[in-house]
Amino acid sequence: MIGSAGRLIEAGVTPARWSAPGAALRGFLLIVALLHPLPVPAQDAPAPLPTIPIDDLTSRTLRAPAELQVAPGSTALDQLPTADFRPLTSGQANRGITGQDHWVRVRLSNANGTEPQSWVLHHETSYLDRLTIHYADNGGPLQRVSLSDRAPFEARPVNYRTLALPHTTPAGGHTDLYVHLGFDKADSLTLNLRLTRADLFHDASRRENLVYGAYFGAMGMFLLIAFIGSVILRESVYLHYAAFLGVSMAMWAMLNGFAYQYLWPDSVYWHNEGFHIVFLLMAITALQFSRGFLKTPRYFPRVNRALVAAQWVFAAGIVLRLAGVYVPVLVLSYLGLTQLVLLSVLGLMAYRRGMRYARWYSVAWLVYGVGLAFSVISAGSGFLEWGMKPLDFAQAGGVLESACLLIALGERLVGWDRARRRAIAIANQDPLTGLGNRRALEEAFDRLEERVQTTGVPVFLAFIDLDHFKAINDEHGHDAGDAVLIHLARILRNACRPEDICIRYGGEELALLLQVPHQEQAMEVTERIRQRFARESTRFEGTEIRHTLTAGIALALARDREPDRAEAIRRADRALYEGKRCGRNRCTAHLPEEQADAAPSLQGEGT
Ligand SMILES: Nc1nc2c(ncn2[C@@H]2O[C@H](COP(=O)(O)OP(=O)(O)OP(=O)(O)O)[C@@H](O)[C@H]2O)c(=O)[nH]1
Repeated sequence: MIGSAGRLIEAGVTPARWSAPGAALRGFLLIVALLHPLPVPAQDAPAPLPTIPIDDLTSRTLRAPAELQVAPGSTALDQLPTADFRPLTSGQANRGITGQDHWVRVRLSNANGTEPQSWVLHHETSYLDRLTIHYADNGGPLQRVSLSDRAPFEARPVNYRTLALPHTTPAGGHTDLYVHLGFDKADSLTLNLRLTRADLFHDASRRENLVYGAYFGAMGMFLLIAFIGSVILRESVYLHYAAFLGVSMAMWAMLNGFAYQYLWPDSVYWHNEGFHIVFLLMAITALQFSRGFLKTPRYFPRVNRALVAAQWVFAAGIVLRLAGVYVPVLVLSYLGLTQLVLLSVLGLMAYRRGMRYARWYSVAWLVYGVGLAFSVISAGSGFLEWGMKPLDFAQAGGVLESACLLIALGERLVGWDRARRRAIAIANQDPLTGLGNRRALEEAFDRLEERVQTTGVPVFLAFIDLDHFKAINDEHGHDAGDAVLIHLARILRNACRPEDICIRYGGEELALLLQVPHQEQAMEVTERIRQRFARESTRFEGTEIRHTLTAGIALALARDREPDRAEAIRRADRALYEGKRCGRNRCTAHLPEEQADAAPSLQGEGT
């Protein structure tokens, strides 16, 4: 190519001259055409270079009047003047997967500019094997700069994540550009050559770094949360999510060109060959995460088998790529990335099977799909300028998707916590009366112990036992006995404050934990219950069952930690026994030994 350009310059054929057809010849042909009715044969004369004024340049994508020529093979520079160039429209810009050579030509005119115009010509996507720019100022000899992402990063004239060339067009002059783009191996090519005023280019580059930095910051935070989750919860699904995030970040770092700029500037191999491997890794980790998250082996065994098979196919793709196979792996990797959208359907299926948290999972893949669709539509329709912008949509979709997946993981955890609490509540509940059981009493003691220490208000324990309950069972049947217990539980609940603890201690024995400043108040509550239970008989299958209860009350928790728990239970039990002994249907408070000796512990005698 250098040879062609050299020959061209030696022969004095500069691009400016190709664009200046002979006016005399044109005039002659016009006269012949007017005089002669026969059609004029096609001209081989070089077309004038299309011109874009750049004297008030900010930033623009090179489009028509810039022209494009697609060559089936390679076109030499000296063939360009007569080559078949067409306007480079947005619709023409996305070339799909191609191995063809592409030329773009244009004249940048600073004819009206009183100052030289410095600009940077850069390609929007980071993956481009060859970007050769031939340029000439004011019709001078053509210069050539070869940029390639197959060269080490430091060989670039500008420290920028994509291929870029800085240049200055003289005041009142112009620069002719012949840009040659292509891949050594076929890949998806976009013709987004962007021309930006030099000072704006550096500002834009700083802004881009901020935006992409925010992306990597957010993803890094998700990754950290996932990693901490995996350590704390010891659940592989968090690790798989972390792996998926890590691979996504690597993929976008590569697509954006940051990986080559900052991570592996010397590794030409990875910058070029790593793309499809990372695409496939992303598909593999996404499926691995999905299988664990939705428990597909258990709930969707057939789907699970398909997912495992897909993972193996993608893994085989990686091996093939490492072995040098290209096009089939390229297609497979694109297929893998686009098919991930289908995971939203799997999420929906899981949601319909009762996995509430699967809805966020489903939304996540839908968002991913929307980002992807945006890219594909803009690539195919010219609806948006193709280049990094649609890719940015896909990337934004990716970060939103990752956030949704994190929410899904959180919701799954909350669901588990709810289920765990429900299980604990069930384990602590008496199924007949709905009151807490003996386990709940132990927990209540623990809770109240703390409250007593902070508030200083003591807690009293009341043991409540039905009188002659055996007789009720014997006379009316066991179900009637159950109805009586349920009736008593309802009275207990109604008489107590929400913070009081009502327990079925066992059999026909119930317990209350009341945090009140004085024993008399505990007695009052228990006495109210006793009276009401004696007053309100239980109706069972048309029969009125009359009943009474006996209660024993003792101090259970005090700030000085006296008595201990077992002693408190013993004391309440002793008071209850005392009540039974004295004729039942009464509330009896436990009194300290010295008072007990002096006075009977009987209180609130039955009515
Ligand atoms: N229906 C019913 N009866 C129960 C339940 N749990 C224990 N019982 C009965 O409660 C009765 C308790 O009888 P006892 O311990 O002799 O006491 P009591 O008849 O109430 O006599 P005192 O306590 O001395 O007044 C037994 O017949 C048990 O079968 C239950 O869940 N439902």
